[in-house]
Amino acid sequence: MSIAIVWFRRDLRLQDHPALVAAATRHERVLPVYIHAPDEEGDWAPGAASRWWLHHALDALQRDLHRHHGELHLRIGPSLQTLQALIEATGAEAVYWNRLYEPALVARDTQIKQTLREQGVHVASFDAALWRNPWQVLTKQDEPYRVFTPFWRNLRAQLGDEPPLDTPSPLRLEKAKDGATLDALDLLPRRDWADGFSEHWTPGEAGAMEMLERLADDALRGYGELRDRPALVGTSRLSPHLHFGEITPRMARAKLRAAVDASGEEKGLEPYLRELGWRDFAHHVMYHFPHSVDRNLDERFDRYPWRDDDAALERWQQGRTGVPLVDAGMRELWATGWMHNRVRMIVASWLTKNMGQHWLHGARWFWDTLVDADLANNSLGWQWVAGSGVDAAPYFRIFNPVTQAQRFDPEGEYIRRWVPELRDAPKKLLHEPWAQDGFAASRGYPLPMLDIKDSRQRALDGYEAVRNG
Ligand SMILES: Cc1cc2nc3c(=O)[nH]c(=O)nc-3n(C[C@H](O)[C@H](O)[C@H](O)COP(=O)(O)OP(=O)(O)OC[C@H]3O[C@@H](n4cnc5c(N)ncnc54)[C@H](O)[C@@H]3O)c2cc1C
Repeated sequence: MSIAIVWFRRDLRLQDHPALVAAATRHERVLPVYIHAPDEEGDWAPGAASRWWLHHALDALQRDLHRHHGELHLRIGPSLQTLQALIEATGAEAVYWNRLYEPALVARDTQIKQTLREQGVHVASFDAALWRNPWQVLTKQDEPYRVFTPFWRNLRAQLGDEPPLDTPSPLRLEKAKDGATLDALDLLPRRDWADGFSEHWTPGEAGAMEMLERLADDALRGYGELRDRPALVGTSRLSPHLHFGEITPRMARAKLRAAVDASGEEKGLEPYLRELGWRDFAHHVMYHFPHSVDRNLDERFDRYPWRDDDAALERWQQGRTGVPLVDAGMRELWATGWMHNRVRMIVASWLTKNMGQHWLHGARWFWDTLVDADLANNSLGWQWVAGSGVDAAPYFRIFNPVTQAQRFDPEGEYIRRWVPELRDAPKKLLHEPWAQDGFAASRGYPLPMLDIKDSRQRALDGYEAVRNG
């Protein structure tokens, strides 16, 4: 009997899963395997919020496979030796997986592929996480892109209407002995910090499809206009589902296309696809410039006079900077494992520019606390805001958290939600509680840790060091 192993990684779904389709089509039985080997992710092993998500996503996939009379065989690493042991134990003749693009994982997978092939095992890897592999979108000179707009133009022109793949049917699943339990992976945090996450999220493919339905039915129409308003559910909130591969860009596009065709309202679709394009772009940058995950892409920033100050960093992490929009964002992150994109830019700008701290301090905190922590998107986001990355915001464009709040949270709903000390503050003080002597203190809210204007000027002075060498 011919058996193929499907090595699940961050593709925790059954639909649009090319490795699963190949295994089910070419072999009599499929053994679904997940190997827990966080050390193989180098310096970027999943953080605490990601591990919370992973636990529940594996549980959901397990339940989905039970419906097909099988199970997800869990093992604790290392990956190569685990696959070899499973091949030996089951007589599997092939191993299939979908590609990942993080530098440490590309190196690992290349080595595993080569070793298994040398041992006579059939190995194949497939594309599903992105719209296109990073090497399939290049300039006319066959170079990687450094600027989003031409990258997107090229990628957009390549996108056809490829339908997602169906779950193979029938799916004949093989079982193996000596698997680990989900609890043995020890993914859940010991303290109760993440307990509230399940009010906001349902990890797994069904949860992803629910979010997508919501977007298709309702949110997409307003996406172009409302996506910058943090108080509203104006974006898809699909980022953790996309990160863990519970849904693919192809699945999202097909569903949204159908909804748009049915309603006759195109609005929202193109802006949404363009955001997904940023995700492909981030992976493109990480793949072609792998050092960008922990070093300034623009090396001139190695000269920037970053300031280390642990106490200040802690105030930022805890949402006690005294700047309402920054604190609201940091508290949303702590409570839900997610933060709105506009607010991510503002808190990142406050940390790197006003506070003058290295973007990696922020990237590390996000890495541990975001349920959608994604090495490509996170590194690109932080370097973009810091000004040290590809296609970065010009350095002198420093977000002013007060004017941003007035523009994007004009009624202060977002601030009132996440900063209870200011819940009943009059509107004119909500964005600047320091404007009236004694007001902030009377509410138990701190004064701003920095003067906005002075700290902006210091950031600009630091930039002179970058420019002049
Ligand atoms: C400092 C900083 C750090 C960030 N860290 C992460 C991270 O670790 N993981 C992450 O997924 N996103 C990150 N982002 C990008 C963005 O904030 C989130 O993808 C977005 O807020 C997720 O919400 P959504 O799914 O509702 O987005 P939507 O607006 O609905 O967008 C749809 C999808 O497009 C992708 N996307 C949107 N914006 C971007 C972007 N700027 N870069 C790359 N992909 C994007 C995401 O996969 C998202 O789910 C970061 C941005 C900044 C400024």
